[in-house]
Amino acid sequence: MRHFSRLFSVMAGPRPVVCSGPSGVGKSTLLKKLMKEYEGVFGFSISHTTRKPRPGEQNGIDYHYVTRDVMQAGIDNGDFIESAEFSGNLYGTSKAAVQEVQSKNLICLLDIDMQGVKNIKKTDLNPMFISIQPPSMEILEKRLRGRKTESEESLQKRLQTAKIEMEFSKEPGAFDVIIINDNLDDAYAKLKDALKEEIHKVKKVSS
Ligand SMILES: Nc1nc2c(ncn2[C@@H]2O[C@H](COP(=O)(O)OP(=O)(O)O)[C@@H](O)[C@H]2O)c(=O)[nH]1
Ligand SMILES: Nc1ncnc2c1ncn2[C@@H]1O[C@H](COP(=O)(O)OP(=O)(O)O)[C@@H](O)[C@H]1O
Repeated sequence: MRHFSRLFSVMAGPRPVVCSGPSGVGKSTLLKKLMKEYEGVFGFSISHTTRKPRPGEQNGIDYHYVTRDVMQAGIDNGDFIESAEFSGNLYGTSKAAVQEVQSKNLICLLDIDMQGVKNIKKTDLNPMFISIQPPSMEILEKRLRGRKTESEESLQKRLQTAKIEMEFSKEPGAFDVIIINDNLDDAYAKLKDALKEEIHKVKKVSS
């Protein structure tokens, strides 16, 4: 059975890519850059969340914004590949979100936390795991404050969780690639380099 499901995940399209790292490190910035440069190559797995949209975020584009009741019902119904509580809110990857991207033969990009990384490892998705790390805690805090999206309480919670996420990234085998996002252009170049073979495969099929 396991062989069949593995075969299915291969047939379902190119290998997905998981991007993880502390809040404020620059995951969204890097992934948005990638999707803009490589339109028709990558597709974003749109997660569900119970957190409120930030100014500029759009329902069905950045996240599916739902109530806790709706989300819990979906989880209980088996609609999610993984879900986790992060900083007082629920987040999760629905099966439909990944299927939507894979049905178009795009490389599925997932932006998920450390718990999501651990849980995805137990599934047949078999993605590449990329960790984005800040040059220091001080710089991370500066970026989070500069983004102006968090209350002081939410900011402190995220910084606490960041320490745990940064320790996890050092565990051997936790990630395939670790990128330090110091200078944005350098980090973006490293991200593209890590994905170059997968990008090449998708471009070859679609051209
Ligand atoms: N496990 C899991 N984590 C998610 C999912 N979607 C987003 N996250 C993570 O939840 C955390 C908070 O995300 P968000 O509220 O958008 O804040 P930000 O990371 O500071 O931009 C980040 O670590 C995300 O990677 C998901 O579907 N599953
Ligand atoms: N290399 C970088 N240098 C300076 N600022 C950055 C860099 N990368 C991202 N940022 C800024 O840091 C903040 C957090 O980035 P964001 O992409 O929202 O992080 P995440 O998605 O990991 O929470 C944003 O204001 C973004 O513009």
